[in-house]
Amino acid sequence: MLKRIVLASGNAGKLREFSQLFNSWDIEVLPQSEFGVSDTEETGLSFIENALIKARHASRISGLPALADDSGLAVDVLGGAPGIYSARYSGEGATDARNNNKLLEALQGIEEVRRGASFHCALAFVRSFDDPVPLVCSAQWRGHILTEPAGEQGFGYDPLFFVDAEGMTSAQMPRELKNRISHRAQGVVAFETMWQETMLGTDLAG
Ligand SMILES: O=P(O)(O)OP(=O)(O)OP(=O)(O)OC[C@H]1O[C@@H](n2cnc3c(O)ncnc32)[C@H](O)[C@@H]1O
Ligand SMILES: [Mg+2]
Repeated sequence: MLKRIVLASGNAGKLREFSQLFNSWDIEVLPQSEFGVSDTEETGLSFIENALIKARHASRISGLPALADDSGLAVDVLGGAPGIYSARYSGEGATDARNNNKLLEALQGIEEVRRGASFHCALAFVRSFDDPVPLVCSAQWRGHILTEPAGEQGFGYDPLFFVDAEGMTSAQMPRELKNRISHRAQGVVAFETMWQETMLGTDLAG
């Protein structure tokens, strides 16, 4: 039996990263667009709640198990903003460029030591839309926000997110490096551990 799960995301940057993150997995992970799943309203108040909403929605429409990622950037001095609103920070018709500009404006005049921030990633997996025991995990990645963008890789806030341990922004990292250390990479490692502990021997995991 072919083991397939739906990846409940419409974000091209995330989908690209997941295709690399899951490429050694023996389960086929297919984007929700292949099943006609469109975005749903993210009405939760936490990354975890939104990840669950997206996973349940994709599973309901596709009839398959689904995995969702809800992620975002939390800036210390902004009280954790934009947080769960990262994708819509600059309002209606938000783009990565407008979100980044709004963030730079919000941090204008703030010195480097006070520009600490974390990327958060919550992953939620459901076997069916009404799964009462979803697999849920989350991870964080620490950095600080630059005063101007640097780097062309990645997506979203990557050009402003400077990782001190690497001496570069996540948009300056080769794809393979970001995919080894990012919030999403750490989340996937945690998820795979949970998967092995709970799913092995079930129909889905073989
Ligand atoms: O909900 P889906 O369909 O997955 O796509 P989305 O872009 O709306 O995704 P989120 O709701 O999880 O919002 C996450 C936002 O946080 C930012 N973000 C998350 N992970 C990031 C990363 O690895 N690098 C840069 N920005 C990231 C980026 O702006 C995303 O749009
Ligand atoms: Mg979203």
